[in-house]
Amino acid sequence: MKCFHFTNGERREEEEGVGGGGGGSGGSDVVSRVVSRVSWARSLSVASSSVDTRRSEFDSECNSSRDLSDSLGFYELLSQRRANDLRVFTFAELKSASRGFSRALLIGEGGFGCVYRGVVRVPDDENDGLDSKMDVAIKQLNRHGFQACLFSFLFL
Ligand SMILES: Nc1ncnc2c1ncn2[C@@H]1O[C@H](COP(=O)(O)OP(=O)(O)OP(=O)(O)O)[C@@H](O)[C@H]1O
Repeated sequence: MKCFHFTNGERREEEEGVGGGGGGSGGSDVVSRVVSRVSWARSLSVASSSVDTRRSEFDSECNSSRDLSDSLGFYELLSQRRANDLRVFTFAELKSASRGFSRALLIGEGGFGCVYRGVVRVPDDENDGLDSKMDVAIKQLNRHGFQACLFSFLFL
């Protein structure tokens, strides 16, 4: 199970000042900015149509994962996302990115759900922060079909 896909070797830099950079930060004293678009894509993104009601389900599924050995809960990750420059996608965004979880974009299936090819827009540091498109893998968790994870960039 790869609810969260973290990899080694991310390049980050710390910068002082009021947050206003990519990833939706704002008002923080210290922000961590991901300087590599690839690194950005490797960061965690999670979406749920109903965070509150699904939290316990999500926590129990993800905390059982060996990949998540530090046992961070869903809200803990969300609260840290600014410091890590993580981006949270809405369920609607991931649904749209995969064209409604189209069967035509299905690229695999695991025990926790199907994986779809998708395209998201990401801030591109090499293009003055303007958005560019990135191919990603999106998993729709199969408990009730109302959760989805964008858990890594696409390997094809
Ligand atoms: N980043 C990716 N790029 C391309 N294909 C992917 C990617 N991630 C997953 N897939 C495809 O989706 C399939 C299922 O991946 P997944 O990570 O869900 O497998 P799993 O770890 O066995 O699942 P689970 O943990 O739910 O049992 C993979 O075998 C692969 O074909």
